[in-house]
Amino acid sequence: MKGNQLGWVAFESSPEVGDAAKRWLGLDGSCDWKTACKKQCKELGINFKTVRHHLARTTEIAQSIGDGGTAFCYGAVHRFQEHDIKHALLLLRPVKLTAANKEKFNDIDEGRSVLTSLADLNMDSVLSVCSPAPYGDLLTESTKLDPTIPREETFPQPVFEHQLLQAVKKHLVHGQAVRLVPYKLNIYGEGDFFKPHKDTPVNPQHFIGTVVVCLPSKFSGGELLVSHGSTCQTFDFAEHSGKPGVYQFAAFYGDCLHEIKPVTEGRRVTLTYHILRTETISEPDANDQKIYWPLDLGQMRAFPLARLPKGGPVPQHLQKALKAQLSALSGIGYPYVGFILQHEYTRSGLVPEGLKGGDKVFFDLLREIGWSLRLLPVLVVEEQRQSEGYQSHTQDVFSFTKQDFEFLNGKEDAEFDHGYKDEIPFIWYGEEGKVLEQDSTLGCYEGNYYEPTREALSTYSLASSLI
Ligand SMILES: O=C(O)CCC(=O)C(=O)O
Ligand SMILES: [Fe+2]
Repeated sequence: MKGNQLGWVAFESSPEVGDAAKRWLGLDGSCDWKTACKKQCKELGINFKTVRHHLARTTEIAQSIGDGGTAFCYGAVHRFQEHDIKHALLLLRPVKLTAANKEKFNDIDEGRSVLTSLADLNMDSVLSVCSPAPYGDLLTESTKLDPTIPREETFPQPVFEHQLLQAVKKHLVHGQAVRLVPYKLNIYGEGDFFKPHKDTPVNPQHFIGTVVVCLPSKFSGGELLVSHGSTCQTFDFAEHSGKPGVYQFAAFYGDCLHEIKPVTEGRRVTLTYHILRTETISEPDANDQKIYWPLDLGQMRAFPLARLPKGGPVPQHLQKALKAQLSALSGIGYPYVGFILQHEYTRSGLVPEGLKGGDKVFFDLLREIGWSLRLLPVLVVEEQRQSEGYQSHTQDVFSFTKQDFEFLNGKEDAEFDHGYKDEIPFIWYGEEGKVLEQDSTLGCYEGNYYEPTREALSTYSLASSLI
C-alpha cells in the first residue's frame, strides 16, 4: 500500500509477559524485525537495503527530535498572596471508618468537619478528623492518614487552584485543556513513606497526571522522587516546609513512577489533585476575572529539573530531514513506519489531545508535515539475556488487537488473538530505543516457562507506534 499512516499505542509487557506472549504468538527463532522487514520487502517487491537505509536514518532523526523533548514533571515554591490568605481554607471531613479502624480511632467523630487555613495549618484540628489511608499498610507500607476532601463551592479557593493550573498548563501540558480535581490529603508522620507507585486513574479516559501540593507543616526527609525512563527528579520540600504562607508543589504525568522517602521528623502534609483533560478550553468569564488576581508566575521559584529539556519547536532542518526520509519510504512503496511513544497511556486515554510531553511535540510535527496518523495498540516484547558474558537486549513490537486487550483485561470469553500478528519495524524516537541495532537472539531463548496472569498486567499501555 502506498501512502503513509502513523499509528500509536501499545501494551506494557514485563519480560515475563513477553515470554508468554511469544509463546502465544507461536514465535520461533525468526521474529526479529529485520527478518520480518525483509519478508515484507520481498512480498512488496522492494529493495530491503534501501528500506533499511531510510529506516536507519529515520531513527537517527527521530531520536534527535526525542532528545529535545519536553519535561515529564515540574515543581515550584510559591507564596499565598496576602489577599488570598483569608480565603485559603481547607475543609476536611473524615472518611467513613471501617469496623476495624473504628476501634483503633475511636475518638474520631465521623460527623464533624474541620476548617483550617491552607497557609498556616492547624495540625491538631487536621489530625482530629484523620483516619488511616484506605489502602492500608500492605500495599503502601505506609501509615498515611487520609481524610476526604469534599469539593464545596469555595474550597479550596479558586485563586490558589488557578495558580496551580496556570503553572501546570505552562510548564507541563503545554497549553492543553486541563482542569484540576482535588483528590486527597496525605499526612506522613515520622517514619512514614510511600513506596514507588503509579497513581490509579479514577477517570482513565481523561487522567493526565497528578499535582502534589505540600502544605506548610515542618518536617525533614520525605523527598518526593518522580521518574520517567531513566531520569529521576527529586522534589525536596523539607527545606521550605513549615513556613507560614508558603506552599510548594510538584506536577507530573500519570505514567511516572513516584515515591516518598521516609519522613525523619515532623509531619509532611500534602494535598493531591488529579490533572484531567477537558474536551474544550473554557474561557474565564467576567466573574472569574474579578476573583483571579493577576498572576505573576515569574515569582514562583521552580525546582531545578534533573534533565533540563531543550524543549521548544523542532528545528526546521530536522523537520525537513524527517519528511524527506518518510517520503522516500513511501515513494518506494514501503507502507508503514511505527514510532514508539515515550509515555504510557491507558487504552481510553490514548487520543491525540491526551498525548503527553514529547509525544505531543512529535505527533504535532508529523501531523504538520502532512502524514496521516493512526493510534494503534501494540505489544512490546522486551528481553534481556546474558550468556557466557555476552549481554543482549531485544525489543520487538507486534500488532495488538482489541481482542488481545480484552483477553488480558479479563473480559469473559475473550481469547488471545492468534491471527493478525504482523511485525512492523518500530522506531523509538527518544533515548530508549535502538530497534535497528537489535540482534536476533530470540530463537535461542530458553528462559523459565511462565504463564502470566491477567492481574500481572498494568492499567497502562506502553505507548507505541506510528505507521
Ligand atoms: O505525598 C506525596 O508527595 C505524594 C502522594 C502520592 O503519591 C499519592 O497520594 O498517590
Ligand atoms: Fe501517588
